[in-house]
Amino acid sequence: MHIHNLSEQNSILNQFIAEIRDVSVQNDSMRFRRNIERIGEILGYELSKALEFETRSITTPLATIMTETPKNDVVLCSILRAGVPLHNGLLNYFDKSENAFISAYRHHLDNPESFEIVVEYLACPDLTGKTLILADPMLATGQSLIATYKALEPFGKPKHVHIVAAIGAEPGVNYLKNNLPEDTNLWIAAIDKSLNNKGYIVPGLGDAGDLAFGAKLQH
Ligand SMILES: O=P(O)(O)OC[C@H]1O[C@H](OP(=O)(O)OP(=O)(O)O)[C@H](O)[C@@H]1O
Ligand SMILES: O=c1cc[nH]c(=O)[nH]1
Ligand SMILES: [Mg+2]
Repeated sequence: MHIHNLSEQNSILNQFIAEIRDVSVQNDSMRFRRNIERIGEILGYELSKALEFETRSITTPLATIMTETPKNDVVLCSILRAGVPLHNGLLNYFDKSENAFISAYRHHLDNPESFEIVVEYLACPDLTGKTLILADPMLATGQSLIATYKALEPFGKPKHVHIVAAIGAEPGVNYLKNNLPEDTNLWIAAIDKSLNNKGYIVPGLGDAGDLAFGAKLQH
């Protein structure tokens, strides 16, 4: 897997990551969602440099010019709920993309430390030969992303796979490395060291879905 860790170079992205982590800013859920969206825009811009381009002729009012533009073969897939603002950020730039949505949530078994990933909802176009971008702001254990990748297999084999995440943890990044094709690209804004015993990224930011959309009852 090719890891593009954008925190290796300082940029305005640091500001948005700092704000989503900061408890004194997290009470503003609109800012939280918008920051996740902005992170999606920036990661999308970086990712665009690795897309396939094709030459097109564009006619201006004065002449024609040959221009390189990305092939319109992107399918954006995000994981509900926390993936929604990241999806919107990517869609702001890949506005001609096809879209897929999947629900993957942690179902806690007998104690809060053990859980399985349950996939319930999946809407997806044909992926054959396309560029698949899988987006989820949090890459903790990596189980949700791998469960999603597997659930998408019946929809066709994409030509390229990109993963987009805001914050990851080293164990989750390693899990992806071991379970995805070698030519997969990961575009990520920060990689933290560890997970706690409930599978939360430390220092991380807490629960991204709740911060974006409010607390939910456990079921
Ligand atoms: O890498 P993992 O260990 O699988 O954890 C990451 C998952 O956890 C979060 O979703 P969550 O289950 O909290 O659902 P939510 O978006 O509805 O809050 C996050 O958005 C990922 O999907
Ligand atoms: O740290 C984490 C891990 C999973 N999901 C989150 O929202 N945060
Ligand atoms: Mg959550």
